[in-house]
Amino acid sequence: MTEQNTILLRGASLLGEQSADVLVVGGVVAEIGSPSAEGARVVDADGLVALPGLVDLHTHLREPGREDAETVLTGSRAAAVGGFTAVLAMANTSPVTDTAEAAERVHDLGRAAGLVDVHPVGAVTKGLAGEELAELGLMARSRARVRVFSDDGRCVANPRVMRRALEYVKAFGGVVSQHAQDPDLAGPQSCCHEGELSGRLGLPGWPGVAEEVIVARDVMLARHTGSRVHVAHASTAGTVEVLRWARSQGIAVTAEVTPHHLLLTTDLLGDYDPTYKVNPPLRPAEDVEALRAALADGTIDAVATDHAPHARHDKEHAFVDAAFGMLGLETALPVVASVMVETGLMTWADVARVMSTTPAAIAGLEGQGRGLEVGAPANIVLVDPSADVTVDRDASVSLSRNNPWHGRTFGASVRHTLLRGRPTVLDGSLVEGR
Ligand SMILES: NC(=O)N[C@@H](CC(=O)O)C(=O)O
Repeated sequence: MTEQNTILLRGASLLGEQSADVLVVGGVVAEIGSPSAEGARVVDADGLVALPGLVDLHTHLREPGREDAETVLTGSRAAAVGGFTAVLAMANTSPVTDTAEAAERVHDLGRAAGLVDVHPVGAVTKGLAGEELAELGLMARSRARVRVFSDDGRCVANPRVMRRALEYVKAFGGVVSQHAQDPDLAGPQSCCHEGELSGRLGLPGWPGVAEEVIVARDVMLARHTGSRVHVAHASTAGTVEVLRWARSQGIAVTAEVTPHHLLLTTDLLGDYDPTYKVNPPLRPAEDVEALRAALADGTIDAVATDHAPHARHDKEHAFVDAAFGMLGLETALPVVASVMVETGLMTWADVARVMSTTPAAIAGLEGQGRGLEVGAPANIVLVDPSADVTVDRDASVSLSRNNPWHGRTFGASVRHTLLRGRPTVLDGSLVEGR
């Protein structure tokens, strides 16, 4: 054994429970317990919680097309710093990821960056136009092995197109991730939650029901087709009710919630700060409560960041004109720890489920989500559960600065990230180069 390919994580608390040493040899978890450290590089993990590397079902990496906002490399850096070992890169790039070649390009850029597994999401429809199905089968069979399809940023509004997409992806175990938002109920000018505050601020709002009617329609289409639908960024209590019913019927629906919808509320819009402009919009406290409860009881399966970097010249505008979206990769774990763990709603084992194991299963990623099992690829994150860290948007490794958490203090932080046994982050800092 050489120090190069042998690492001993000493004294980590596995899933926040018993402490043990984890020996990683050649990128694989070789032994858990009290293995010999001989010849190994030792990482002191005393007081740290070990989780399987995080998996993000919903990331915008902006390459190709908007490399001024993020690239596959800079987004991969943000992911690694956030404790992720795999991300799914949304298709709303320019050009759109709607062909096998486009998917392979993103996949290859991810490989070249080498900090996190980058899995391209394929568009459901050509050019995200909502009309003609994209090359779903070719993307699935490509080197990129696409399994998740989404027109995210836009809803697949036409029920006939959605039905066909669900039927198509069933053949290869794929899933359609739907940006649930009825385009007629949520008009083109809508830019925040429709309610008393939007009226007072004079901002065109969109109602929660615009999301809920699509979720309701799609669970019926999933039942009809026997295929799998995934609800991207669930944001309302009504969506949770529909999901609960669908589960009780055994329908194959899964759902994600973002860290920002678990903590931030529509009240933040009082100053018209476009940092808080996001799609779906921040909702009232009642929705936030319902989303937390649904994540805790398993009605919502996963946390996904919807990391949506934007260049200053797209974001720093009057509220109605600014781009939708906020950063999320670097701060997801601290936010979830503060909202769900520090409140007693969830354990660290639950965090591993909703941020790693279940998202890996939804996306069909075999080597992810089980980094603490002997014989599995050592995709592992080590978290300091009693940190005291204040977010500074200028310290971000992302290219963008639209960070809604700037100035907030969190009690947990990512210390080390291992991708197949190779440290990508040590003591909170990136380790680049293989
Ligand atoms: N979530 C966001 O607010 N923005 C997303 C796409 C979208 O509009 O959903 C983006 O690509 O910027």
